[in-house]
Amino acid sequence: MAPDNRAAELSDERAAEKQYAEAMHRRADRPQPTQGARSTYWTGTGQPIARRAAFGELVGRVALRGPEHEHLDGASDFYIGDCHYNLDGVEIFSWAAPVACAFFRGSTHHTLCDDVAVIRTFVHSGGTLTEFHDEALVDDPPSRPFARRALNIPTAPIRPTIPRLPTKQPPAQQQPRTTPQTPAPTSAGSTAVARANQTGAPRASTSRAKTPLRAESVLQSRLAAPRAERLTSVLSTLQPDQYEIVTAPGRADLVVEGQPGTGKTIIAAHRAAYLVSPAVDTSLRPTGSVLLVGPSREYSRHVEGLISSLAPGSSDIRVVAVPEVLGLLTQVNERDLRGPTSYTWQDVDTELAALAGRALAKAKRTGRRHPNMRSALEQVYEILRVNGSSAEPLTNDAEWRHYLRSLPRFGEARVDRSLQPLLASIVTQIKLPQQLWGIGHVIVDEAQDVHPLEWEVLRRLNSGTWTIFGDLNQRRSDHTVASWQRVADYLGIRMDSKVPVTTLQRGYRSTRPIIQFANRLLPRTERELESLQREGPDPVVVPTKSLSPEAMRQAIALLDRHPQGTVAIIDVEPEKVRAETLRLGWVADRGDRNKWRKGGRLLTITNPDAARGLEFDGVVVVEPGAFPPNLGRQGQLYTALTRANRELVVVHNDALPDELRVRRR
Ligand SMILES: Nc1ncnc2c1ncn2[C@@H]1O[C@H](COP(=O)(O)OP(=O)(O)OP(=O)(O)O)[C@@H](O)[C@H]1O
Repeated sequence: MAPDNRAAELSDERAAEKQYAEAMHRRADRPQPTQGARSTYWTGTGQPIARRAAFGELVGRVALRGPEHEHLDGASDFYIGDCHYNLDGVEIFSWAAPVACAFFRGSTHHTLCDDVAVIRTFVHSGGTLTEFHDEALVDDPPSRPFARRALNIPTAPIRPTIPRLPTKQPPAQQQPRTTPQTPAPTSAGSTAVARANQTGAPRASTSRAKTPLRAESVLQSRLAAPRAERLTSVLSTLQPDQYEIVTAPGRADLVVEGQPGTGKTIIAAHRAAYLVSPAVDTSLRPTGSVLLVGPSREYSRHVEGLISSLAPGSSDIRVVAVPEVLGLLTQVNERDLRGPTSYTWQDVDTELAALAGRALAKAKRTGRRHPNMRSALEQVYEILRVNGSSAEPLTNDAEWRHYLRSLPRFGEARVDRSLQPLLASIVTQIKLPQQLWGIGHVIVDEAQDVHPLEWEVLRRLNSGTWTIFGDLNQRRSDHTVASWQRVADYLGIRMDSKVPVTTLQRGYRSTRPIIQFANRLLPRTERELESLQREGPDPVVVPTKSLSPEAMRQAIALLDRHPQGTVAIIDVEPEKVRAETLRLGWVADRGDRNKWRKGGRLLTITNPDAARGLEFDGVVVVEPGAFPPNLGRQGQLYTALTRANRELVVVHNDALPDELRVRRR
């Protein structure tokens, strides 16, 4: 396309977006009786809160081979945006509407998919539409696939050189025609995501064969760009395989695994927003609210902005960390808890829930009335602690009798971190707090770190279906579950023979050299991961006698090299580095000792636990030999090394783990 025409088209697209955004703002200011919150579960007040309209950002545009009458009233193109709007006769469809599969591709099918000639992907920077990228799906795309809207300046007809996108997989069976506002049926091609069908029956287990990438050049430049502090929407570059998982029916269960940086969190967040979108047919939405469960408050902060940009103002979606769920139930503040998450496997074993059930039955027989939940919880816990009574013990198993005898009194137990799953499990059996009523779908991210008894607690909260995301190689405790089959068993996920597990195979985050370095910690058979960022500096290993000063020196050098990006130091004992940081004049954020600032720069100093699910352009990992292994594997260290997007530095004084002992500088 001639540069003049391109500039004119870009300004036309910007004008369209401005008009759309203004319309969305006007819509937000109007009372919208039909768009009110569907539930009042999490408004806290019991009153519905008004749903705010979307921000009005355009994701992309689709040009058909010619005019289309059934859905587009004779137009030959349409936009994909936050939500539906008709812009001077050109349709903008929500990214969550069935027709959006014509833009995102994959194997789902809408009747308009057959007529797509060109797909346009928009690039935004700092909230402004800065670029677009066209891809043709046909060999002879129209000379001007997209009609000019605002300005009608005639341009000389020229043959555009639009890169050709590989055609998407044809559906295995042709699906019936659908309208843009009704859900598109999914197809079961050989590369389809393993998902349960719409009646809830799962398909066989499968690994995802690699589907072609779309908007690859936009994707690549986005991945190489500095990381923001929090996750942002990737709708414009969402890939066909990701789109399929995002849009899988909400009344079916899904398990998705993938190595670090394969987009699990991104898919989880987009899926949560999809499942509450009004553009999705109610028969495909869960019958209740959606809970997105992550591992930590840091994770919640990492994804919350993304959720509110994709599902603005929705009261049907909530992001919580597992410890927050437990705290909601036990009414204990996380800050007041002491000790590790578990001392023995019994602390987090589901048998405790069964024993608690028996203790509760016994408590009910006493007929005692309780003024509040805390008093009821104390009674059940104390019955459990003394194993019922000698005449009627809760268990005769020697191991469990011994365990119950070792439990502390209720006052101490309340603030013991390892006993929170047990106390929370008791509460779920007595009565769920109102804030946790009506959940119809739970999405669990970093699921490899959820303990069996925590699964049991989550199971009692959820009256509907599940989407589970995780990476068993990143397990950090011997007491978590070692297979997805076990997780499915705990949750009662229906299956024919095996759990349907979808495996993601593309690495979006770390460069190939970083992934190759970290993957040395894995068994050879599990090292297969295609890094989309193929080039990047090799990880640097620095032996040193003064760990904290060296870690800071390396972190400052990384900040120099990534002035727009993010840098973190990950240390099993971060207090020592924090002391050094303080000595160098850095200041911690109020209430968050992970964030340190000096001269307008931000440095994250954190332990491996709080780093889960996060990412940074540069990462310094301190003393890898000090990271505790679990069951002979290096889950915590593996997670820490793979937080790096562009550069990884390892500083150490003690011996390195054997697998990492090479390439010193
Ligand atoms: N389609 C996409 N377009 C642009 N960026 C993407 C896309 N998919 C994933 N990413 C980016 O890749 C990075 C890694 O994704 P994400 O955090 O979801 O991976 P993950 O599998 O959850 O990793 P981990 O298990 O290590 O926490 C993020 O910065 C995310 O924005």
